[in-house]
Amino acid sequence: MTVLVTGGAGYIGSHMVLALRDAGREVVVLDNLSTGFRWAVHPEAAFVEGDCGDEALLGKVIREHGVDAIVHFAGSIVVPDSVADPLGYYLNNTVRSRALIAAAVANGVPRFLFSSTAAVYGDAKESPIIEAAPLDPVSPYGTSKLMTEMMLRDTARAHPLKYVALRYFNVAGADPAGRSGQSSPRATHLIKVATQAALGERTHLDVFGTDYPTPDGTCLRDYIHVSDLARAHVLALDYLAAGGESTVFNCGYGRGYSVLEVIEAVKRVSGVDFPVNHVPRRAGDPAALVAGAGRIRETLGWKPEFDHLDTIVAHALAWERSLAARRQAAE
Ligand SMILES: NC(=O)c1ccc[n+]([C@@H]2O[C@H](COP(=O)([O-])OP(=O)(O)OC[C@H]3O[C@@H](n4cnc5c(N)ncnc54)[C@H](O)[C@@H]3O)[C@@H](O)[C@H]2O)c1
Ligand SMILES: O=c1ccn([C@@H]2O[C@H](COP(=O)(O)OP(=O)(O)O[C@H]3O[C@H](CO)[C@H](O)[C@H](O)[C@H]3O)[C@@H](O)[C@H]2O)c(=O)[nH]1
Repeated sequence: MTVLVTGGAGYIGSHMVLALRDAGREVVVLDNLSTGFRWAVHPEAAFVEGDCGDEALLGKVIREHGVDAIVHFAGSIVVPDSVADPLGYYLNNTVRSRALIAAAVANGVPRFLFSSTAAVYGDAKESPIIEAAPLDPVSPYGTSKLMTEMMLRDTARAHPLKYVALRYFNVAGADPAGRSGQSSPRATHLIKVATQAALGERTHLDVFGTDYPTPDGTCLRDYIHVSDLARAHVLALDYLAAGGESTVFNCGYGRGYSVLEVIEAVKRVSGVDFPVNHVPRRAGDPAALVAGAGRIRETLGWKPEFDHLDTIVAHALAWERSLAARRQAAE
């Protein structure tokens, strides 16, 4: 039987395909390559270029490959873009997810994992944030993901489909063996941008806000290594296959690092003291997002392997170096 990975040419999806192949699973990737890369797809995975909203194509792929589980990463991910183009985000993240869920039901696929986000909590009043915390997204991105969670909840009540929604906190790092990493040139994530500054690909790094109610005045985030996250998904598939009930898991380590602590780590690991400017707050950044991470450990027996900021940074830096070498070779 085969796992269908939508968005498997993207950052997190490509690591999921590695984890599935490492576990000996058959995989078919469906990706429209809007932000992903064909070269990022594992050579042993089947690849279909197409849209996860194309129900006819999905039915064909599910039947031809004998798909018995869907892991749904495909989507649009930039929070400020979702504020500027809400309908585009509701189309790509919500409407197309509906088509994928419908194809799963129509073709009798019994298991479904969904990439959700800590953005569903909005400006959380508590820290750490547990799964039962109020859901009140402050961006169309967060709302588009929460609506998909709700569609899954209601569909699983009406049909023989079981699902797990995984709410990721801040995903970072790269495959320890150097097989994949975050490759998008438009990435805005702190660790990615800081490694680019360390390698001289950016002149400096801006710190967005130093007046937050946190110990050093900068935002706290829970950074989770992408390979630990991928392994959590493999365990979630096993959980559903063993008869586990539909549920939601926070994905984080339960510890927050400030922006300044992350920058120090990148400087320490790279040995480069790049320029850092303190600038005003960026719109929409909550002061602290730290996962209450007990449920996933207890239910899945998930034990992170890379719960160490310097390790996450070292892997991200190694991948950034390999991207630079790839670019040089292409010139
Ligand atoms: N990166 C993070 O920190 C983070 C945090 C929380 C949640 N997530 C979620 O994880 C998932 C993967 O994120 P990522 O960081 O790997 O992003 P990414 O942009 O690298 O990957 C998304 C992939 O989906 C593909 N895609 C987009 N729309 C598609 C469509 N309609 N049909 C088929 N393919 C399509 C893209 O080409 C790309 O390969 C997303 O759903 C995102 O919302 C990411
Ligand atoms: O150049 C930068 C980039 C980021 N930051 C700061 O670093 C922190 C982390 O920012 P990221 O952009 O790396 O990540 P976010 O916390 O904004 O968001 C990420 O995690 C969220 C959940 O926690 C959502 O899932 C979202 O999709 C995903 O991009 C924030 O305080 C941000 O202001 C800077 O100071 N300078």
